[in-house]
Amino acid sequence: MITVEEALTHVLALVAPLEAEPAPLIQAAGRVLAAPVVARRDQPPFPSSAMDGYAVSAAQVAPGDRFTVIGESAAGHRFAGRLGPGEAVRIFTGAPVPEGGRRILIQEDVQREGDVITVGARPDAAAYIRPAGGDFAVGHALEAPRVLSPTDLSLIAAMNCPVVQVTRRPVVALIATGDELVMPGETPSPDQIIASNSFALKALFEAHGAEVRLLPIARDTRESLTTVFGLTEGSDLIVTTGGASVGDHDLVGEVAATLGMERAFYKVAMRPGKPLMAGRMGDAAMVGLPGNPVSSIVCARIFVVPMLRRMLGLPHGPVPRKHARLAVDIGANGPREHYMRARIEDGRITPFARQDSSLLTILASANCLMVRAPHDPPREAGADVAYIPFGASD
Ligand SMILES: Nc1nc2c(c(=O)[nH]1)N[C@H]1C(S)=C(S)[C@@H](COP(=O)(O)OP(=O)(O)OC[C@H]3O[C@@H](n4cnc5c(N)ncnc54)[C@H](O)[C@@H]3O)O[C@H]1N2
Ligand code: MOO
Repeated sequence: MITVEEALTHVLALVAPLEAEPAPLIQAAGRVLAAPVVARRDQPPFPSSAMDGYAVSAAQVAPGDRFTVIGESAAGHRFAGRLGPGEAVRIFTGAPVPEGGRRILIQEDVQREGDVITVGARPDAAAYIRPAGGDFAVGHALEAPRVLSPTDLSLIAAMNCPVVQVTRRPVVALIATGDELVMPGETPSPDQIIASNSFALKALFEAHGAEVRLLPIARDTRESLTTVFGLTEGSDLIVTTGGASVGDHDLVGEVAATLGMERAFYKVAMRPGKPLMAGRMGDAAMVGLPGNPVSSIVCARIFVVPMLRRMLGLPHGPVPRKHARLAVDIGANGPREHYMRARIEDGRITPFARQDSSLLTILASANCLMVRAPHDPPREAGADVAYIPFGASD
């Protein structure tokens, strides 16, 4: 059995960064920017008013000062002339400041009678002029790679770039295997259960930028597995769950090998997740996840998400770990690196007592995975331990 670190190195070597493609800005949320976006104009492109009021050429004003209103500058419609001493231009938020304008008197600070305004008792000292290029100037770059956030999209739009280069989404073919599985809503026979793994995996992979094709459940026969593997054409990554262990009906590895899978490894010193396999199959990478629900989800997080990140051109090292203090005493760990479902609260971490890899309720109650090295000795409450956040938003 290889270590988790070795297995991660292997799976990352099975994939390569994907090519870029253009995406209209309106469809670019959450995509990975593949090339820098460079501003085509200054923003604002002209000195503009930050308030509704009057532009004047005086830098300082005093109560009682009077100005004659000679015109108007509205957003989208500038005042064409120039401001001289004693003159004011009615101006609105976002409008170009007329030539010669040095400050904006907000309308609350003046009284207007006809074409004359008089400064009130305590005029605001601020100039309320946004300089040209004050937000960004021509040539300002939003660097790649980055996952495009809602705010990024507005910034790119303001830069006047309607189309961006993004990394193509990795296409993942997802296959659940097992005679015991039926889809939610179907009527299981007394010996059957509901196929649940694919739902977490599809959501997890999509949250990390993949396009997921959910293929039909493959039965525990060579024929059925061969048929469903045949449906993976065009995918970048094939992910199976189940049928990975050593039982008579665990046929995934054998059938994949018959179909040309070049195996990189089988079995990892990890709990849950021991019977993990990976390799190349035709044009795609292939990862065979164990069938136990928690094993499949934890392995997907630890191995498949970094593979997706590599394909997307994002940093893709091991899932970052944090540290916290144990809230309880724990016994020695076994020979496998243990990813324990746990809860961290107020900086103190408590692993659940039940860690069987079939228990989805425990995973749903956890907000992190506490990581223990192989053969880690018993630890007392207060000891420093590593963990990976793994909850609703991870
Ligand atoms: N003699 C040994 N037996 C087992 C070993 C071993 O080393 N020696 N390893 C155990 C470990 S660890 C794991 S993990 C499991 C993994 O086995 P498989 O990958 O072959 O998975 P299955 O046997 O097909 O299923 C395991 C379990 O999970 C349920 N399952 C499968 N797919 C789904 C799904 N899509 N949704 C919900 N539940 C699913 C399945 O019904 C089984 O209960 O092997 C151990 N055995
Ligand atoms: O490794 Mo299995 O995933 O322990 O249940």
